[in-house]
Amino acid sequence: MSRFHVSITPDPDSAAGRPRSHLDMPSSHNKYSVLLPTYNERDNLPIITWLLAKTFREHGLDYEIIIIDDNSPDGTLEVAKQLQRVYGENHIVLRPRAGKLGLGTAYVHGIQNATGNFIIIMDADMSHHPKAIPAFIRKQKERDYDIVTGTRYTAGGGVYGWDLRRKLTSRGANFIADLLLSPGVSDLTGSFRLYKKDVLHQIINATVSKGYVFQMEMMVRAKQFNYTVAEVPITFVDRVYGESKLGANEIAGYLKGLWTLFTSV
Ligand SMILES: Nc1nc2c(ncn2[C@@H]2O[C@H](COP(=O)(O)OP(=O)(O)O[C@H]3O[C@H](CO)[C@@H](O)[C@H](O)[C@@H]3O)[C@@H](O)[C@H]2O)c(=O)[nH]1
Ligand SMILES: [Mg+2]
Repeated sequence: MSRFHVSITPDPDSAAGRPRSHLDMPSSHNKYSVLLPTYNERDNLPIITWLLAKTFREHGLDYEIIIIDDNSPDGTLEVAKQLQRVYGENHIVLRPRAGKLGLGTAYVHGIQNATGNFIIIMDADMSHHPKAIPAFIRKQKERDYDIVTGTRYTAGGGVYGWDLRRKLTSRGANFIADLLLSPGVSDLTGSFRLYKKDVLHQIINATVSKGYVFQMEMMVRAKQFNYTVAEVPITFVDRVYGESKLGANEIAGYLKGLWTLFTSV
């Protein structure tokens, strides 16, 4: 029987009334490394950092935030350095790169020095809210899942603030990947995910994509390796500050990557 198993939690906030400390496991020695890729996120970074620190602190969880900035012209790295002074080098780790080298390779770069046994991948622009993280962790513990992925496209999830064109792009990207590759996950292009570090390492080593298509390929590889994947509904709210970096190049890269996977996997 395949170990690939998808389970859906009806409501990510349903656990809100439970005991807070260590997410019900007082003796837990888990550490969570959050990978935050940034490109021109100067205005968002302090807010997301504050909310992440608050979430982990309130639940008594050990964490680090790894910021992978690609030499953003808006001075994001300077802001990150200030945050490091405030929160400490044990909580904020800087892994800058010389230029904009793409989202997929940013994760590969970020994971290299991660000290947590779990890795959380999310956007830095507040579209992924840190308050959902406890639901990811609880879900992971339910059956010791290898991966927990946030989904916008199931009951309880959703997208707010996108225009029709962007909604169709996202739905289309998911539909065509599901049609061709059937990885069995309802949101293939979303990037709010929790991985066991060893699992992420193995999947990353097998992954060839460099840009946004990376997220989708990761789920295809997870299926290939028979890892267990659980889903948690999330609400994606479009950014307030700054702009999306998803352009025509990324869409073309997605289609190319999809075709490569279809013909090789
Ligand atoms: N370091 C680095 N960071 C990057 C790069 N490109 C984007 N980022 C960062 O990656 C995060 C997501 O980028 P956005 O530009 O905000 O993406 P979006 O349009 O909101 O993307 C949504 O759709 C994507 C494709 O479906 C999803 O992958 C993403 O999670 C989200 O749902 C942000 O923190 C952004 O700063 C890059 O080349 N380098
Ligand atoms: Mg965004």
